[in-house]
Amino acid sequence: MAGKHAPPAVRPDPPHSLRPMTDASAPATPTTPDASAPRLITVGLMSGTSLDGVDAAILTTDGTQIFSHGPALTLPYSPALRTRLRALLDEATHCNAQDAQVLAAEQALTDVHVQAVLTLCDKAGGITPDLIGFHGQTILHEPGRTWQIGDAAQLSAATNTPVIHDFRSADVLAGGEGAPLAPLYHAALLHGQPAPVAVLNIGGVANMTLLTQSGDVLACDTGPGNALLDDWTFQHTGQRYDQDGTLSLRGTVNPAVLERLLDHPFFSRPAPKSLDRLSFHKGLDYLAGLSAEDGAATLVAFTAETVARMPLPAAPQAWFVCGGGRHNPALMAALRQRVAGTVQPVEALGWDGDALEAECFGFLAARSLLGLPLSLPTTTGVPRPLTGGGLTCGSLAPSRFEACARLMAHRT
Ligand SMILES: Nc1ncnc2c1ncn2[C@@H]1O[C@H](COP(=O)(O)OP(=O)(O)OP(=O)(O)O)[C@@H](O)[C@H]1O
Ligand SMILES: CC(=O)N[C@H]1[C@@H]2OC[C@@H](O2)[C@@H](O)[C@@H]1O[C@H](C)C(=O)O
Repeated sequence: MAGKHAPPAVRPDPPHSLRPMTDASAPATPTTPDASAPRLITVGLMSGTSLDGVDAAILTTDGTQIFSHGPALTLPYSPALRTRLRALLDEATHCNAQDAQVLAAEQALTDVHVQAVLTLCDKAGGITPDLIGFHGQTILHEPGRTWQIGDAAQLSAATNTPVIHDFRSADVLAGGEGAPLAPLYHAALLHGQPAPVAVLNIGGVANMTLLTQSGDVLACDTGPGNALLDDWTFQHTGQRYDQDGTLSLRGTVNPAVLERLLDHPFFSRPAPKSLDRLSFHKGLDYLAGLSAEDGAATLVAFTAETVARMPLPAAPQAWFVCGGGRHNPALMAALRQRVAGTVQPVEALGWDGDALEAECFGFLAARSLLGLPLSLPTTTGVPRPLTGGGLTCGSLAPSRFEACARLMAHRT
């Protein structure tokens, strides 16, 4: 969690199943505006499972409507930080928050986030945001536990801005998966689009949101995104990822290996469900003996096939794809072959597919400040719509603290 020394959240019970929302008291989509809600200039920060760097984006929102978005930027991790975080992912189950290696990674990570906020605010003309949404770096996510590192108090002090962090713990503690959290942002963006319609995020892990004709928001992680392909590409070429699909486009899918990869218990579990970056890692062993190209083509097919095989109550007539995977033509072609409905990058709707997750955490920060739900039974399996996130603002200058107190008065 993005708060220093906080232990990983522990979830008491296992999950639920994919179903439309039946609780009429719970709003299915976050699209009913509250005229008295303040318009907040937020900075959202997301460092995803690909370990490529920090995405930062400005979003003006009242937690329901999106008034404007951009600019945005990505601050890449240094190779040293990437290596340190990658090692931490492998060891996180045996670590606690005070271990020297965790604290060292957390400090380096916080420094990058501070730099990202300051650079972005400068790029936006020297603005001072009302609020920062700081996701932190996930180093562990498994049933009952989720752990994001990053020092929210330090970020708040360095930017003189209130910070919302630790977005996933409340959901996990209430019995939810803690992920995905992007669906309410996807739903807000999709407002007015012909349904059923889906947003598919292909990052290290892939997740989707389905907005149905009746306005229900259904979501889950679908399976691997790019993480396995990144690792395979690195092993075989020394490149961090299969840029523009050059490797996978030259390969042939191995159907036997693909079926073996698909024979993973995650795919027979009902949704909502979520994944860790390393959930399918052992699958790389099944590719032993394949050429670099055929292995890459098979992993692309694995990602696309798991999306296509998701049991959905209604087939989306359009899929809008965000995250780095949409830059891979092999992956986009594999999706188009397998799903009914059109498949387009989210830029077709005028959205920024590289900044979307960062924007999401600005949106969720505003919702957290206002006490609005971040997750629903149909998105994480949480028993009821639930808010979450922690507010850190203790070291703000007095004038900023007063502004923050005024905002808190809007909390429902
Ligand atoms: N030009 C490209 N060609 C092919 N793949 C690309 C390209 N650009 C980015 N990618 C892929 O996108 C990945 C980064 O995606 P993204 O930034 O969405 O991940 P993330 O935000 O870390 O993940 P998550 O959504 O799981 O948190 C890279 O690791 C790479 O696999
Ligand atoms: C635990 C965690 O960090 N999960 C990420 C990851 O990356 C993609 C997928 O797995 C998604 O579940 C989630 O991120 C997005 C932003 C989410 O919560 O919607």
